[in-house]
Amino acid sequence: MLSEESAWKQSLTLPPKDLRFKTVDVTKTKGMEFEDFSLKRDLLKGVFEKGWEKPSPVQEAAIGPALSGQDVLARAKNGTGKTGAFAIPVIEKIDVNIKKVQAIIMVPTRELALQTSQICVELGKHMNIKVMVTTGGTDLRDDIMRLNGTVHLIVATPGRILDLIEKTVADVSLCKMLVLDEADKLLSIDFQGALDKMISYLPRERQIMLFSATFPLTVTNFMQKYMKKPYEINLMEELTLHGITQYYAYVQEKQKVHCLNTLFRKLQVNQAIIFCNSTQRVELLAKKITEIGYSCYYIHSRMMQQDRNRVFHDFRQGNCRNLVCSDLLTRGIDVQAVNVVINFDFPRNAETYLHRIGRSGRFGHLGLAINLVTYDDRHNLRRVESELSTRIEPIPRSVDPKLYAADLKPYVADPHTVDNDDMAKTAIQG
Ligand SMILES: Nc1ncnc2c1ncn2[C@@H]1O[C@H](COP(=O)(O)OP(=O)(O)OP(=O)(O)O)[C@@H](O)[C@H]1O
Repeated sequence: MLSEESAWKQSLTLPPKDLRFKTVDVTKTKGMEFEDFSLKRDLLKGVFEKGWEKPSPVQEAAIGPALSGQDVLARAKNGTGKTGAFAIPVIEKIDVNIKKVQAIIMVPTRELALQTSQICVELGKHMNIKVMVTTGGTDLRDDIMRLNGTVHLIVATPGRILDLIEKTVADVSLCKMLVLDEADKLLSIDFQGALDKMISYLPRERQIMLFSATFPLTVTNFMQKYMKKPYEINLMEELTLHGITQYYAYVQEKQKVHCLNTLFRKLQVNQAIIFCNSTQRVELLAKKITEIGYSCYYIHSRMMQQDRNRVFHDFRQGNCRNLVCSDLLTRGIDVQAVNVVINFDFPRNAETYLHRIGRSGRFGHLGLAINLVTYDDRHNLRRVESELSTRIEPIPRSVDPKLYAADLKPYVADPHTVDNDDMAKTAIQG
C-alpha cells in the first residue's frame, strides 16, 4: 500500500523526461527539492507536471525569500528558470478565496506576456487560480469583461495595465505583489516611466520583485525609491551561458545572405532565430531567405497582433525551422527546440547581445550563436566581448555538431535536409 504521502505523486501526469545533457548553469544546485518550500500540494502537482523535478539554482535562491514577503532582486543567466522562481511563490501566496487581483507580473512584450501567463496557468492548474493576460493590441472591451469576473493574477505589458487601472477597470487595492520580469528593460526609457505611475496605485504595503539577467545601473534609482532592503541574488559570476558556443563570420554587407545560405546548408539547425536590427530589414531578409529556397517566418512589432500571435504560436509548435525577427523576441522567449541563433545584424549593445544569444541553450542545453560581422561592427564586437568577458571566436571551417546539436531529435517539418559537409568549401571568411 502506498502512503498518502507518496500516492499523490503516483497520480501525476508527467511529461517525458528530458534526458539531454545540461550544463552547470542549471545543475550546480544545493540539492534542494520543491517539497522543501512547504508549498501547497496542488501547486507542487502543477510544478511536477511541468516536468520540473528539482529547483534550479535561481529557484533555490529566490523562492524562500519571495515566500517570506521580502522584496527580491534576482540576477541569473538566461534560460535558467527565473519565471518559475517568481511564479511559484506568487501563485503560492495567492488566496483563491479572495476574489480580487493579488499580484501583477509585468513583462516588456506581448509575446512574453502570453508565454508567462501560460506558465502560470499550467503551474496553478490544480488550484482554481484565475490568471489573466492583458496587453496592447487586443480589444479593451474583452479585458473589461474579463475583469468583471474573478481575476487573481494579471500578467501584463505596462501600457495596457496602466490604462485599465487609470480607467478604474482593474482594482489593484489588494494587489500586494508586483514582479518585474526583464526588469531593466521595463525600467528603461522605452517605457517612459509607466512603472512609476503603476506603482502609485498599489497599496503601500507591497512586495516588489525584480528579475533579469542584466541589471545596468539605471535600475539602482528604482531600487532606492521603491524597494525595502531587497534580498539580492546574483548568480552571474560570469555572464555568458556555458552551453552556448559563439562564433563570428567576418563579411561584407552584400555577402550576408550568401553567408546565411551557407550556414543553413552546413549547420545542423533544429530551429533557428535570426536577428536583424530593424523591422524593415526583418521583412527584407525574410523575403530573401524565401527566394533562396528556405521556408521562414518573420515577426516584428509593426505587425498586426493577430499575425504576431499566429507566427509566435506556429514557430513554437515547430511548424517552421527559421524565424527572422527584430529585438521583439530578444527577451525571455523560450523555445526549447532553438539550437542556433544568428545575428544577421550585430546588436548595438552587450545586454541585447546576451539576451539574443540566450534564446538558444535553454535550461543548460547546448546552443550555437553566430554573428555576421562587418567592418563597421568590428569595434562593437570587441566591446561586447570585453563587457561580457567572453570570447567570440572566428567561425572554424567545420563546426562540430556535438557543440550544439548533440542530442536533439532531427527536425522533420522542413524539406531541406542538412548535411555535414566540411565548411572548408564555403565562402565564409574566418
Ligand atoms: N526546475 C526546472 N526543471 C526543469 N526545467 C525547468 C525548471 N525551471 C524552468 N525550467 C525550464 O527552463 C526553461 C527556461 O526557463 P525560463 O524561461 O524561466 O528562464 P529565464 O531564466 O526566465 O530565461 P530568460 O532570462 O531568457 O528570460 C523553460 O523551458 C522552463 O520550462
